[in-house]
Amino acid sequence: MARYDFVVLGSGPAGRRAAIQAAKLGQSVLVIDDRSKVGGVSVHTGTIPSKTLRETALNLSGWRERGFYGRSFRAKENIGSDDLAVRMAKTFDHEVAVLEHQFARNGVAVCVGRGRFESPNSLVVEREMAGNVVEERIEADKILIAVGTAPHRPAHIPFNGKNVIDSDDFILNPRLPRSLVVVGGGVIGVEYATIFSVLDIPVTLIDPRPSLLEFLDREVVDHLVHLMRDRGIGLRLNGDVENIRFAANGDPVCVLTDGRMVSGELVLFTVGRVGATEHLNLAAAGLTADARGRLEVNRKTFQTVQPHIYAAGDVIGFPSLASTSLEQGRAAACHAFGRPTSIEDQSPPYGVYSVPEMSCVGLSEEEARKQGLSYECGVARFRETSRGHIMGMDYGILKMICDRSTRKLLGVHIVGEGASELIHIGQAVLNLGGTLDYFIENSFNYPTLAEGYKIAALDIWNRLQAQSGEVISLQVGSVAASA
Ligand SMILES: Cc1cc2nc3c(=O)[nH]c(=O)nc-3n(C[C@H](O)[C@H](O)[C@H](O)COP(=O)(O)OP(=O)(O)OC[C@H]3O[C@@H](n4cnc5c(N)ncnc54)[C@H](O)[C@@H]3O)c2cc1C
Ligand SMILES: NC(=O)c1ccc[n+]([C@@H]2O[C@H](COP(=O)([O-])OP(=O)(O)OC[C@H]3O[C@@H](n4cnc5c(N)ncnc54)[C@H](O)[C@@H]3O)[C@@H](O)[C@H]2O)c1
Repeated sequence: MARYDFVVLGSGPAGRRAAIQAAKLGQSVLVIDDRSKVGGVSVHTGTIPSKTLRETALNLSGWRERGFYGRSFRAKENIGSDDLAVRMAKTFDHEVAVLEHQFARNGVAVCVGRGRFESPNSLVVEREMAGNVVEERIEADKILIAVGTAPHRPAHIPFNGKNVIDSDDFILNPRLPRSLVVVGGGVIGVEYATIFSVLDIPVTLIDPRPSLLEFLDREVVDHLVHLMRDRGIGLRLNGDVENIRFAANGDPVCVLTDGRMVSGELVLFTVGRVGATEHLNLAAAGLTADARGRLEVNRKTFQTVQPHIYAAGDVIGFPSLASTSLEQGRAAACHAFGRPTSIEDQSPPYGVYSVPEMSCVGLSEEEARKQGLSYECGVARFRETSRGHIMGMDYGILKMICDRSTRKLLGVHIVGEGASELIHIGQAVLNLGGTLDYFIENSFNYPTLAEGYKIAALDIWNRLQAQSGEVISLQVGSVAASA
């Protein structure tokens, strides 16, 4: 029986980062994944293909130029499904090649097959060989479960892989429908709804909640919702799909519990995902998953109740991002091999790749209020920055929240072009305990959208001075809190 120091189930962001980290620490490592190529959901049906689709839609539609040349501007006429598929295939090949090379040069062994526990320290891998299923047994000192998730498919919905599909189905067979109904206004739903609308496809988005993306700052989400409505995206909030009928021409019709009906050529379900733990035979390892297939871990060490078995990535639930999964995987491997980290003490950024994109770090205004903090907010509008003028940008805001007495940065929320990159400036200042003073007392490149930080900081500073009636002196030169 083969034996490894570290066996990783799943080659998505958590698994890949953990495997390479453990190999760098001198351990023998095996990664098992049940897909024919490495990369996990992230590379096959999640982050990478959906962001490639977005980039393709923005480039071919000429979206970024429409502020200048008008809404009818097109970079390419007659965009077709092939345009989407070609670019996705190229990105996929590149991502897989890079990852395979990383594994190879770090001496990480890779096995294609479905793993399951046989005991707390041994696994069985089912592999297909020449049409037969063969089983291989593997022993491991430490194990990481990084098997990710699969789309949640409500039992009463007639998924058929053709015109009622989930987001994995879509990526495996990308196409441009004449009209689209997206069910589920979470991150995936909002991203796809806005991406398809860029391609001039009529979109309706249905969600049972009264508002979208409740974990984000309301002002920022309201800005996005305004832009979505302005582009003609239909929002059916407080809407739960009771069933789906098919019209005489075969198009699906969603019937909502309150009697509303919404039809389109394609219905895309994005109503959350469930942990892929079903086939792991967790009982043999003394583990159990919750009703949504997720595993509980110590959020500092990523150990399950079995100290030598770790879990990381989407299988442990919120925040379920590739970005956080990568770090959780690294933290798990570091802990397993004697190099503990402290990632739980840092505020991670969240990026939503809607059109326009949104990103945030730290507290939203609603959270600051709930915590009873004395705070002040400042807002910069991209259309008031020179870079915004040059880019023809008539939308987008950067909102900053800071503590009124210490001036410590509490949160940054951005909607607009470049939000997912710009956020890292705020993230650095926030996680280093910095204050408003940093943004005011430092020069920024000009013209840039990052100038928005300075504008928002000045907005707060002006308010603070108006409220106190005094000139507030700033602390120059340091990112550290001035209080
Ligand atoms: C449409 C979409 C868009 C997204 N966009 C973003 C984004 O823009 N930014 C972001 O940060 N995150 C994004 N995410 C989330 C991101 O993809 C996930 O957070 C990330 O993939 C989770 O990584 P993971 O390590 O948990 O494993 P996953 O990427 O889920 O991979 C797990 C792998 O394990 C395999 N596996 C499962 N069971 C077994 C088994 N028994 N044996 C062997 N292998 C097994 C699976 O087949 C899979 O290959 C998106 C997700 C989706 C669906
Ligand atoms: N940019 C990113 O970082 C990114 C992008 C895409 C996905 N992801 C991750 O992927 C995961 C899955 O995303 P998701 O959007 O599917 O899940 P989600 O849990 O974020 O959202 C699900 C949405 O579906 C709605 N919903 C639930 N049941 C419904 C029903 N019966 N009918 C209609 N709507 C219903 C919910 O109200 C919710 O708004 C998330 O955890 C997310 O963090 C991240």
